[in-house]
Amino acid sequence: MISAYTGTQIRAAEEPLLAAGMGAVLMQRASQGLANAVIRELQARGRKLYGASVAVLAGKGNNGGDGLFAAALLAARGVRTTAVLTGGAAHPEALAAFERAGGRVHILTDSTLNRLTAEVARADVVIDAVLGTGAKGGLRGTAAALAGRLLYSGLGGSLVVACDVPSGMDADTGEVHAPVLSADLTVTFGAAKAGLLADPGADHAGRVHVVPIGIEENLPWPALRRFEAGDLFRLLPRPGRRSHKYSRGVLGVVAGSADYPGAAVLACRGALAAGVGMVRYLGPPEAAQAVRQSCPEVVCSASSVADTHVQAWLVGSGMGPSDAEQLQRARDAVESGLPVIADAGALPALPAVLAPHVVLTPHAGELASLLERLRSIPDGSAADSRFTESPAAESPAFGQGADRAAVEAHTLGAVRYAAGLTEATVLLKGATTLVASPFQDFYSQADGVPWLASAGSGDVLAGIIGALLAQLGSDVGRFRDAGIDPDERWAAIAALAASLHGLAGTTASAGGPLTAGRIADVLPEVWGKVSTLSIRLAQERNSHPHPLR
Ligand SMILES: NC(=O)C1=CN([C@@H]2O[C@H](COP(=O)(O)OP(=O)(O)OC[C@H]3O[C@@H](n4cnc5c(N)ncnc54)[C@H](O)[C@@H]3O)[C@@H](O)[C@H]2O)[C@@H](O)CC1
Ligand SMILES: [K+]
Repeated sequence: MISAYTGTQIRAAEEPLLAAGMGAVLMQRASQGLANAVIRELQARGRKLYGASVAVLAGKGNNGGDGLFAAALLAARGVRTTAVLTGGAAHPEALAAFERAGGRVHILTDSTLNRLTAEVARADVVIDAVLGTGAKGGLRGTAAALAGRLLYSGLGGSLVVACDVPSGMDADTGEVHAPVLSADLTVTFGAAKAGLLADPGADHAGRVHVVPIGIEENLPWPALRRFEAGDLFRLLPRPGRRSHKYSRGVLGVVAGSADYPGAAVLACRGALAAGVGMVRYLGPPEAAQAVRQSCPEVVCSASSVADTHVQAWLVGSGMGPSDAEQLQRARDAVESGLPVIADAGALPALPAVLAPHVVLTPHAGELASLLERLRSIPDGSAADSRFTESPAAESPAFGQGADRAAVEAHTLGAVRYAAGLTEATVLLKGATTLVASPFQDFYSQADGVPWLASAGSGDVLAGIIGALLAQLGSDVGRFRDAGIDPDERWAAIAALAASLHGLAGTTASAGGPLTAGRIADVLPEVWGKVSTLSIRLAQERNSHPHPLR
């Protein structure tokens, strides 16, 4: 599991060490880690250090200090190093170390902008150390002009390494203030920053490498976590020797309509592929017919929710506002008190205030509509004061009404806000999938590929979530043993499903296009591989303990 923290949390964790006079030590650890990462990148490209060139863009704060100290270490190894001071001044000790090591220093001004842009664009590696966790807003003035020109010129193949965070990305929220140099690699200090694992920040972060600097013991509960293969192995269900189809979990599916029978089929296929013992489908004859044809394993009927015995419900995929009977079933499923995954057409039809065992799965547009709907409800009925006092609630992006663009620009805040208002678990689909529990836990999964953005992909995800809710919803001990608060297991289940969906999509794509049905086709194989891979990783980790986790 990867844990990520807001920049604010990281700074608070550094405080006691700074108070103890260890600021310089922390900076040495950070800059050594950054220099090592640059050396590894050059070596991986078959470059000798001697003669390679590195340009560091250094701001006047500690982030620039880290960049200059790292460049000094690189200069001492024979790398040609150039520093461009973007704020006119620089961390004094770091600048002195850099000059002592033989680095060349330039001050960025309007008159040096053209020349320095060309020089930076020629470097093998550009270290972006203008702004870090202490930044307010984005690059300004000539620093913004330099970044804008470098982006325009395409950087001529230079490798961009962000120091701690890409400058202009908010470490707390992942919001991005353009222009931001998109990094190939972000070397981040102490722990991953939440903004690096959420869009749009993740768009600019590239690979993220964490350098421990000794603050780990002071870190609070993470702002965000990400499951890895070992977590999937530990948390995914496995049937026991005496299991039978009912004990393995039965999922009720209320999805599809006469207009969209395919959504019902894909949701059922996703659920079947994710190990559920049985699927019971309720819906109109056109959709039931399509389900029967594609999935003979599914038991179809037109009965009511009350008369259908299941452990969890999936509602909403492929349903529209005119599907009155299906929407009533969706509301009945929520009323039943069983775990529910509510997708697409069900989202506008459910009560404003729900419960953590209801998992809402909007995409950005649907989340914007949901927030708009909740905002229009008279004060007090939808909003819990604990959440309306959160920074997200005060954010201008949501105060004046949310649209899709506002959600996409503030994903962490939007998901957290929606979970707070609805008291449900909210999963926002996207390149990075975010899941917020209405309490504290927050997950970010990015296991997929862009080809997953295809029609029906979300229906399969709904099926996978439903299958895991049916299998794991009552297994409180499994989550407690894994250090997950059982009351927040719904978010963990949704994140596990998002991870499986992403991994299956990556396999189904194999570098090329995919169709949604293929995600379900390859899922059992991916599930099997996760198990074997995890065993191997655990064995490797025991023989070579990993320094970063
Ligand atoms: N606090 C610590 O103990 C450690 C901090 N480290 C580094 O220090 C960074 C944080 O350093 P700082 O707090 O000095 O802050 P930053 O280096 O992020 O930048 C803030 C500096 O830039 C100015 N500034 C803020 N917003 C600006 C903007 N939009 N445009 C131009 N200038 C702006 C501020 O006045 C300040 O001088 C971290 O990201 C990390 O790289 C590491 O060295 C590890 C230890
Ligand atoms: K930076």
